[in-house]
Amino acid sequence: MTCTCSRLPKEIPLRQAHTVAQVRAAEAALMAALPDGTLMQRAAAGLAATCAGLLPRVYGSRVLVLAGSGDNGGDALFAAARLARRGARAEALLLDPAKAHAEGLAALLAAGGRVTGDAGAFGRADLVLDGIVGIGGSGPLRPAAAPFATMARRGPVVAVDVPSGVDPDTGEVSGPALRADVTVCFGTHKPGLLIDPGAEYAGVVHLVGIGLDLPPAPVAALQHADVAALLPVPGAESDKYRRGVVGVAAGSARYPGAALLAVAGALRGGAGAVRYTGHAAEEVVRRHPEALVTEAGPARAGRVQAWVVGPGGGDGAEQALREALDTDAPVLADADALTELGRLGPALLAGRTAPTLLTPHAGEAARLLAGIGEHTDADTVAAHRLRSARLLAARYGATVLLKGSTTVVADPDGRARTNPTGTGWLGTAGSGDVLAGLAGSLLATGLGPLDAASVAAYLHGLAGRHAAGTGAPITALDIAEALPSVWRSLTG
Ligand SMILES: NC(=O)C1=CN([C@@H]2O[C@H](COP(=O)(O)OP(=O)(O)OC[C@H]3O[C@@H](n4cnc5c(N)ncnc54)[C@H](O)[C@@H]3O)[C@@H](O)[C@H]2O)[C@@H](O)CC1
Ligand SMILES: Nc1ncnc2c1ncn2[C@@H]1O[C@H](COP(=O)(O)OP(=O)(O)O)[C@@H](O)[C@H]1O
Ligand SMILES: [K+]
Repeated sequence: MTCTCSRLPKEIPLRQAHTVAQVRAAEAALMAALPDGTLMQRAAAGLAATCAGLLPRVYGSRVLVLAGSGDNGGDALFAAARLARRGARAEALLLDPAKAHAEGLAALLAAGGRVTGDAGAFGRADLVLDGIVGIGGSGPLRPAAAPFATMARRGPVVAVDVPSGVDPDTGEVSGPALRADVTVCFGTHKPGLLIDPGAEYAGVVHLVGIGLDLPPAPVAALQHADVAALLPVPGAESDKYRRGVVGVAAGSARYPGAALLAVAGALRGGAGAVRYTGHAAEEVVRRHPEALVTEAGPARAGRVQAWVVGPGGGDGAEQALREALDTDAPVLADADALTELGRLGPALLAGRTAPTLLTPHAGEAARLLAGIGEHTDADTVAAHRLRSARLLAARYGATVLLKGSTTVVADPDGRARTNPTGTGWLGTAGSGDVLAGLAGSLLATGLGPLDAASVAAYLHGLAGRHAAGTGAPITALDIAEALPSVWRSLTG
């Protein structure tokens, strides 16, 4: 029996991210119950402590605050005041002097800090605090701050709550933005800190609790312990059928390699057996003697607990997809099966009772979007990852794993996960085929599609890192072969 719910234990802390609207609501509720300024002091104290840890010594260090006109600037000014009281030479560059945060500025001046109008202070500072804009920001840096985006720096830039110029809710960057070495965020992560391109601008993210009472997070990133808790482990009564059988309909005369790679991933994803159907049966069994092979197609291949359809599928992809979708098993559609689905549109999935998981890269996602009348291209999808994945999930009624620099998984119920383990070394031919087999195998063990997809992305990313070691090109098969040691690192 396949469970579509999440098996994630409630007590395990995911890395959670909340929207600006949720943070604002939680802040308002808490502020109403606390003396004025308490939250800002909590934020400033955490921020100052992180900055102090980044400086070889606080006394005598040059700290520059880039202060915008809102409370984000206030946090930065109060933090700089704390550092000034410990002997730092703190200066503030006010981007809109008439609207600078009055109490924060007064605190800085009282602590011995000063105001500067010299933009050259940026390049001389041992540490820069980016308090230009936080969750109140929209769009790229305005002209007064834009030059700092490309200016040479000497010390680390610490973003206050969010790197300025990054959209907090989506991670989208539509113009100049200030790249941070460290981001100190307050109360919760913001989705934009977990999703590229925003994640790349955020650097190392450090969370400072300020006591917010928040609703369930719409976006989360699984951590090591979360994944360990989700991994299917065979019990004493398990046998290969009870562990789940995953069917792989992949490969064609033209692309037999994709079949081998999808099966390689599927064999290491927790299912007890892999049933392969397609034109590469001979090659598959030669390379993977443990696979059960047939050329019959999903309709007549025998019972499985999940189907993987599409890698290297060639001309047979549409037929295989239709047959798999006609079963009552969960179906993962990848590669050529996605091209067919984009051509035929979401109607093809209507009436399914079991979950469907789609695993497009940005180009395939653009084709799926065309299937719902949204004409776009791969670059646009990559720049709007969360929005694209969510739109596809909602319109196809399927879980969508959008691959790329930050892999995003979106569920049709609105929840989303981002994967923290990715590495550019994964961008190697056939890597996606391994991922498809792996995710399908996890589906066959009974994980719901959101968990199966996010655990697969996590394992796949770690396997890529493991295979690449200190840094070396890897093959897709290397990724598959690193999976057992990655499992051991999680279960040990
Ligand atoms: N309200 C509170 O008690 C707390 C607020 N906190 C801080 O307050 C921040 C939010 O403060 P605000 O709501 O005042 O908003 P912000 O300080 O984020 O920004 C608001 C101001 O920036 C301007 N702005 C918007 N987009 C811009 C852009 N692209 N370039 C330049 N300027 C731009 C707006 O015109 C507005 O005046 C959080 O990110 C956090 O740092 C924290 O101190 C926690 C407690
Ligand atoms: N820059 C990157 N950072 C992290 N992961 C990446 C990056 N580029 C590619 N990947 C990952 O590599 C895999 C490539 O899959 P895919 O695009 O389907 O390639 P193929 O069709 O050759 O198998 C995906 O899991 C994707 O998320
Ligand atoms: K900021």
